[in-house]
Amino acid sequence: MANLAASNHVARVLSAANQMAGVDTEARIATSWRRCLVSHKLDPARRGPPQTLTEAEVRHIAEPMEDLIQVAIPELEDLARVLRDSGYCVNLADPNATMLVSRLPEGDYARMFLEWKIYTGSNFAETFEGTNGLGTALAEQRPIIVHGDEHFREQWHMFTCAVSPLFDHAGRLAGAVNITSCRSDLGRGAHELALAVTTDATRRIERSFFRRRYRAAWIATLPGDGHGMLAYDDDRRVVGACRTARSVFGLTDAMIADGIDLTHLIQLDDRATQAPGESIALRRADGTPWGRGRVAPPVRTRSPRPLPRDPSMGQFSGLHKLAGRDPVLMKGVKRLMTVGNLDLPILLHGETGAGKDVFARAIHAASNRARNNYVALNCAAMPESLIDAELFGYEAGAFTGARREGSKGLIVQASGGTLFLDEIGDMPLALQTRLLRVLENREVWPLGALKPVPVDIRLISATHRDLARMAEDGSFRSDLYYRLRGMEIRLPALRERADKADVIAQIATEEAPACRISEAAWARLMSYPFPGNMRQLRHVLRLAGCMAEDGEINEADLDLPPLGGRSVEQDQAASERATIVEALRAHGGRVTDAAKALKLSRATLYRKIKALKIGLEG
Ligand SMILES: Nc1ncnc2c1ncn2[C@@H]1O[C@H](COP(=O)(O)OP(=O)(O)OP(=O)(O)O)[C@@H](O)[C@H]1O
Repeated sequence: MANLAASNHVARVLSAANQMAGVDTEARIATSWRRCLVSHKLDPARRGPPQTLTEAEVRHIAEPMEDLIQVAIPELEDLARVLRDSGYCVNLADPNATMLVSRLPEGDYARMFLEWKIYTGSNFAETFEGTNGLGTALAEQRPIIVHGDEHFREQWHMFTCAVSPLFDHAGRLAGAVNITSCRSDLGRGAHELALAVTTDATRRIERSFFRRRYRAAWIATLPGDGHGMLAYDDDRRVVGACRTARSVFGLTDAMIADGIDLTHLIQLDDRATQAPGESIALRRADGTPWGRGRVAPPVRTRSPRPLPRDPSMGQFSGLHKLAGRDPVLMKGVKRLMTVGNLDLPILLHGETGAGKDVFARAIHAASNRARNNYVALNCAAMPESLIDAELFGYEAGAFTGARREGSKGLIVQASGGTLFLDEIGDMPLALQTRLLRVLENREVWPLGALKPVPVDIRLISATHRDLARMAEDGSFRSDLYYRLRGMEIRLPALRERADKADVIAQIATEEAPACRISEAAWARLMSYPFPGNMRQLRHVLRLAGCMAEDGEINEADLDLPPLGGRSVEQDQAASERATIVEALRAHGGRVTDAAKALKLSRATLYRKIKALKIGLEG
């Protein structure tokens, strides 16, 4: 094998792989090391970043997994919250170990993950990266911890990963939930605890996904830890079974496709149908008692009142659906309809989670560009250098680390279609200038290119910031601001929506289809201000649907953090203030470094420091 530096680690890997005595590496790690050497022909001393896909490539992989990702996101966010103080990043990956969703911890830890490319788009397949949490858990299809020097490649020794594979409604491997920490002071015990929490979250994702997939069927939850689920129709023919149920009953796809009779697997008395959701005694097919289970009915009722039909809706029906009965949104959609297919740039304004991305997609779908690409970039989620390369593209060999074949960039990919720039207020000033030039000249200069590439894009941008004020105080280019807002549409916060009840009923139908909502829980949902808007509502109802014991969501099932009597705006400002103070403290008061860590421009951070009355020492 070429290029084997004579490090201790390399010697250990070779010894373990050759099964030499005195090597204390756990057998399962040694097995994986052997696989890496013998089957994958990898070099443990090789250094270099993981393979990273472009945003368009990630989207291509993620699209067919959209339903699963939607179910997983609230759980990932919860997991990230629970593990935040331990500096873990949380990822959802596809079955080939490409990270599709990432939640980074705050401050310096986040920088480590960005630096080492442990984020969305990176691939950690064992066949390329060697033994590592994600790749090895997927290769072996079981939960695993890969701690420090158990990694095959020496360069990953500062990390520990705990990973739980994820299985879909038909028991197939659908991906994995990964958590990675770079804290050397955390022992194996702490990581084991974190793995248990991760595995629990993964099982909850699987259960919610199963319920969502079979929402039109009866669902029986088997005795035990609640992981076994069977879906069946009104004639008691099995239509679906999760991985656990398949293994308990030895069910195959063919048996399910043939509609095997439920009575061949379990016996249900009439009480199950008469009192759905209640804990009931289940019997095995031969009549012997088994334990307590549950049966949830199909979702057929309680659809929200239908929207009034408007014969002129046509291509705009998606937007009308989103607007519901809210007068502010209905007016916005009406204005959009009057401009029809004009390629007017649109600026969406709304709080986090209010549905800006969803709305932008609906505008694209209603436009005559709908057959072409919809390309989205979140400017707040990436460091400046990455936005630059992602957006404007680069020629082959334009900079160190660039892909050999160069990159077209998102603007060129969106040509003929729509480019959605989320959190445009966080776009660094230098990039604002480049974007303005693209909009004015309708051409883009990829980094290192000798000539420009003509482009034809419709731009939709979105922000939760006060761009007008930023344009006034110089933290956002005013000429760009006026170019972006061909039409400005405000998306009201959920608490401001006149049709809040309809929205809650609709999302409850989607997220907790098998549940009723008690009166007290309904009153609480109606009065809660939801600072995280639609995203938070979805999250709360999804969780409540899993927690509900008897098919009814009660107040206690609602995870609604108290807001301390302050207004939502005050609450958001307080949390933003705390984040900035912490970043400044972590960087010894250096604004440039803190701005970098917070992924804000320096000017934006100074503006916030002033607005939030944060004192700068020294
Ligand atoms: N009108 C709607 N009805 C139902 N669900 C919605 C609606 N709008 C948004 N959502 C849901 O809310 C979540 C957040 O939506 P989206 O990403 O569009 O918000 P956003 O305003 O772009 O958030 P951020 O600014 O934080 O990126 C998604 O899960 C989406 O499915």
